[in-house]
Amino acid sequence: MVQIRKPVAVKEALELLMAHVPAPRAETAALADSYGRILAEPVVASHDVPPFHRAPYDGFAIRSEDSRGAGEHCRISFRVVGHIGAGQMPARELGEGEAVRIMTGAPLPPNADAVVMLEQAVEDGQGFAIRKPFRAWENVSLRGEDAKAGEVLVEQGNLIHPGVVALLATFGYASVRVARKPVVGLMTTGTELLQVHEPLAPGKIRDSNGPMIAAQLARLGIPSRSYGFVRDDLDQAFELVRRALRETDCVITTGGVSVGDYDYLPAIYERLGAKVLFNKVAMRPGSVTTVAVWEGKFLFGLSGNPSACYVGFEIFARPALLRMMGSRKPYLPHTQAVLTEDFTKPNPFTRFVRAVYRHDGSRPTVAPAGFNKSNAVSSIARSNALMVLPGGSRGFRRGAIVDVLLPGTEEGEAEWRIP
Ligand SMILES: Nc1nc2c(c(=O)[nH]1)N[C@H]1C(S)=C(S)[C@@H](COP(=O)(O)OP(=O)(O)OC[C@H]3O[C@@H](n4cnc5c(N)ncnc54)[C@H](O)[C@@H]3O)O[C@H]1N2
Ligand code: MOO
Repeated sequence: MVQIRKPVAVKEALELLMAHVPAPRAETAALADSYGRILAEPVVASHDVPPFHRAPYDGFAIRSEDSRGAGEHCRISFRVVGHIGAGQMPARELGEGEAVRIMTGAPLPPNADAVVMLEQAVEDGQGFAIRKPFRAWENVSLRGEDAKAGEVLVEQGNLIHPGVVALLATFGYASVRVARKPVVGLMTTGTELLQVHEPLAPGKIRDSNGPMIAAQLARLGIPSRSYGFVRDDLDQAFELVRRALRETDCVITTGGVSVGDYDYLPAIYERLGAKVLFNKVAMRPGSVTTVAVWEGKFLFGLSGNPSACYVGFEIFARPALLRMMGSRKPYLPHTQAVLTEDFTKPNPFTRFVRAVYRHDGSRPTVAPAGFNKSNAVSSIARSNALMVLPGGSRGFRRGAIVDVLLPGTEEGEAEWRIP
């Protein structure tokens, strides 16, 4: 008998899902392996940066007081009493009228407080002259101007991108605490499915969801383990899901969650004794997205329809997995843009339209990426964004401002605030 399912709002479904996310676990990664991971500890400045007053230019270090009164018609001369290259230490303090030749990155002598750039010096035999006075600390990189000892520079939960790697190296983090990556088991269901290398046959299609989800996971830096195909056989499907659950932290399936004769996932959840958080969401596509929990592990039952599968992953699996990794930004980057063509379909439920987002003109724009059914695969490939149209709205005219989510970028101004 067909089970009548009560749809939950996207916001409600997400809140329920996020409330079940297990606490993040940390591990140690070598600095060289840290790129792309999520920080499980803050990056704290263990010393000032720069650690000493230094020359930002090649030139001469002087005492600014000795330059007082210098002008175009009143040159002041300095005697050069030494040379400091980067990595070297000054030999002594400067006396009155003395200077040292100094290279970019080298520490200033203790009582020097200005640097005359080579271009600002008129050099002669033993020294040079200046034609203007120098203020205290002119042309000096001050100790601690970039970062102060003890300062928290990057909070935990942030992604380690190349700039963060540079900071970790600056402070001597040879290794860093990062979030442990969940291992995700992947399974596709359907007797109609062929593997990528198989020739097309009557009634069959190639599995595109399996490789697509693996790529969506890879985009988050999360490894996946493929458990291949579940044919439309309940016992075999049950055993495979159970094995995957034992061997991984989370299992994602596609297909078999609707109400058809071979949609076995609901029966599998029941046999496992898994708690189904929701199995119908008031959204298009992806209304059949199902999430269940078994012994603290998530089972994501994504739709078999490719566009619905893609959206179900980005809206639900992504934030749950990122939150498991302690991410501070689990939701998709969000922005707004001007719709460049009419979208007249009414939206009884929240609609996520695969779309093309551009910001090459004066204002960011967005347009549907083409064939917009939940079984479409071409529009996912063409899209770089998801346009969010709220449930209950009646169609949008060209020129309307709409919400846009940006999978696969760090570009959005903020995270999506679930309406
Ligand atoms: N009587 C009803 N029928 C359907 C309903 C409903 O409410 N009542 N919901 C529809 C909606 S909405 C969706 S979405 C689909 C969801 O179905 P399933 O998630 O159970 O997926 P399947 O039936 O297995 O497959 C749907 C479709 O997708 C193709 N598919 C499946 N797996 C893959 C794959 N790995 N790669 C590419 N394509 C795949 C499959 O061949 C089907 O065409 O149910 C509606 N029906
Ligand atoms: O879940 Mo279906 O994708 O709404 O089309």
